[in-house]
Amino acid sequence: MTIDLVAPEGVDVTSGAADVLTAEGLVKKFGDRSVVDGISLRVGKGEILGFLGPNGAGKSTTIAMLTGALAPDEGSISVGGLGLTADPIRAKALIGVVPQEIALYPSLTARQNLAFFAGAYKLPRRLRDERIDWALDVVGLTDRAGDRVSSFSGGMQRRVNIAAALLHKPKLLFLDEPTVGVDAQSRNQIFETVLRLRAEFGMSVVYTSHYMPEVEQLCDRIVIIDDGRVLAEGTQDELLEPLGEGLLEWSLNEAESALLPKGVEDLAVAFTAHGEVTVTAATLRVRVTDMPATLRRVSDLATEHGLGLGGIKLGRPDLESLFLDLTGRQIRDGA
Ligand SMILES: Nc1ncnc2c1ncn2[C@@H]1O[C@H](COP(=O)(O)OP(=O)(O)OP(=O)(O)O)[C@@H](O)[C@H]1O
Repeated sequence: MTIDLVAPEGVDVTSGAADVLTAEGLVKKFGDRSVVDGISLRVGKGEILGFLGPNGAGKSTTIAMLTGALAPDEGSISVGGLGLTADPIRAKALIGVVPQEIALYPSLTARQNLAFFAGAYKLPRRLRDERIDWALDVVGLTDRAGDRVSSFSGGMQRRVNIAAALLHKPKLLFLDEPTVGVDAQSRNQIFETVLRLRAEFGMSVVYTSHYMPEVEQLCDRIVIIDDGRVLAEGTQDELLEPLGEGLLEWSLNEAESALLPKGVEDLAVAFTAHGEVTVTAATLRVRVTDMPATLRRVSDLATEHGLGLGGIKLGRPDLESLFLDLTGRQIRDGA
């Protein structure tokens, strides 16, 4: 069965609320376990929302619900003011989904693949050529339109996949790890595509990625989830503000640890007045409130105990460190 995925002309997501998507209290259980446990989120018009979480946090399950592929056990989702449960066909017509897997016919050209999708999505015939040309242009593949997809790099195939999701000009595009296994040129092109879709059409994007620099570069707002719940939400500045002025990480090697009666724990005591301190194995981390004062302290301690400075890293707070702070895990664990 095919569904009609032509965005309904009558639905104006620019009027009324500025949010193109709102989800309230989403719950999904598999057996007794709530894999998604009360997630609420919104996506503004023209907003690029980073949706992050460690492996198994519940991202895919949440996105499956937001795109209408999986029914929530509890909660509600509205797209462009249309209830995804009450009015699924018209609501889904406002959404484009780019899955991680490449779903193309390798022996067909890029244009033939897109023509196939245009037909499957019941795009009116009069619009097909124009939309295919437009989508190829947006993903930067106009000059390769007549080439077989089997001759494309993984990144180019991903771009054809993105073009397929754009044919009905959705108001909201879901991109699930779009740059995994993608060459640098296609990665840059994907960024350009996202920014152009926002600039020219006010398209909104939900972007999942394990690459923090990408998220920092592209996303206006970020939602971080773990264990099926929202841990933090906001702009980068809002999220990073509580992390203080900077981060000090000091790892002691075995010989250095032996120079201190209680090893790294002694350092933890020495920095308590300098910010929030955490210790993992032989590494001390301090969210620094006054960097010059902390650096003086480092220097004094190193001189006093004969410690080297090789194990010291200083950094500005970034999403990677925020993520570690919130979840206790690196975002790339097991990725
Ligand atoms: N159909 C299912 N039946 C049972 N458990 C499931 C099912 N789908 C997902 N899960 C479990 O739900 C949890 C969340 O999975 P989900 O795929 O949503 O996480 P994720 O954040 O997308 O992870 P990843 O980054 O690894 O893709 C995992 O523990 C997973 O094993």
